[in-house]
Amino acid sequence: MSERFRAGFACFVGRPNAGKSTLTNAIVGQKIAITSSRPQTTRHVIRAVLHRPDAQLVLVDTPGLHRPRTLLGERLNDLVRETWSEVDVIGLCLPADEEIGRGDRFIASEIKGLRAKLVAVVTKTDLVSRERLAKQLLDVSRLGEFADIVPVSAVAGEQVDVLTDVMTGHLPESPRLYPDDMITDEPEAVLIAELVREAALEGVRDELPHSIAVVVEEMIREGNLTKVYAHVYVERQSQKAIVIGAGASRLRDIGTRVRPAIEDLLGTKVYLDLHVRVAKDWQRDPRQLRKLGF
Ligand SMILES: Nc1nc2c(ncn2[C@@H]2O[C@H](COP(=O)(O)OP(=O)(O)OP(=O)(O)O)[C@@H](O)[C@H]2O)c(=O)[nH]1
Repeated sequence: MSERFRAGFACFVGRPNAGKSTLTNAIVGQKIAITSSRPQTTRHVIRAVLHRPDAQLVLVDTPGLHRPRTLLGERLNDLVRETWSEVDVIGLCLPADEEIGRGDRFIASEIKGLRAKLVAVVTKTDLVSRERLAKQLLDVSRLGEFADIVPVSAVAGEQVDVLTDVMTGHLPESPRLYPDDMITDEPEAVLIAELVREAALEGVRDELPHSIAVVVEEMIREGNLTKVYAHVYVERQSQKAIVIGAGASRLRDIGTRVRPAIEDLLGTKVYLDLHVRVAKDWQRDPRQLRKLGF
């Protein structure tokens, strides 16, 4: 085995719900990317860094590629393609418990011919029998030219170490890219905005699938307390009423649910001030999009 240090970038791709965020978290052993049982919650590029004695693996989390219906959709797709062209390894995630479908074939053809090494990752292996898994591995091998195919269960913690060995093995020899103690280079404000957005979407996803954006306007540290002022943007007055709830009950619940996670992240007590505002058609307005960080 080579004694040389390796370092580089990798990302996971795959259709919505393929298990990309959960896998990222299992690899770095900490909740960084936002996971949910619903598609397309990951919007920002969030890097997580895995530090090993022999390698440094920088994971870049991308949103899913989808048919662009709005300006936001187009920007997201550009962002995804830009990321793909910059990484050393791409892990194509294919859930073990679902047939390979059109969406998978589309993504497999999109990542073909890039500079990156392609690794097929068969996720959620805890959900299927060994026979089913064997068949899935065979089907996956027919999907494209992969440097490796690795079955893994992020939830059961099976084969996660094998996957990281395989991925770091494909990185170029390089000195460390980031300091040893860094796990993510996202500003805390973006992570907090994602956490608030996730909490705000809870229970109303069907009504407001892509209509909520969150911006952290201000964070003030006062000793062991951080005051966080955030705006929750919706597109219409009617949506504002939904998010706030009767007698502001929903808004209070959002705060109660998300505060512990923010306290964990910052390591201080948190006072959270949430303000719901209407930004009409923010998904279609370039100025609003820029303001909201897209
Ligand atoms: N049983 C099982 N469930 C898993 C595993 N990995 C992920 N899941 C579940 O699958 C769902 C989707 O996982 P995510 O990690 O959010 O999927 P994603 O690909 O990041 O989804 P998007 O952000 O929508 O693209 C969640 O409910 C996870 O709990 C696994 O190894 N085993």
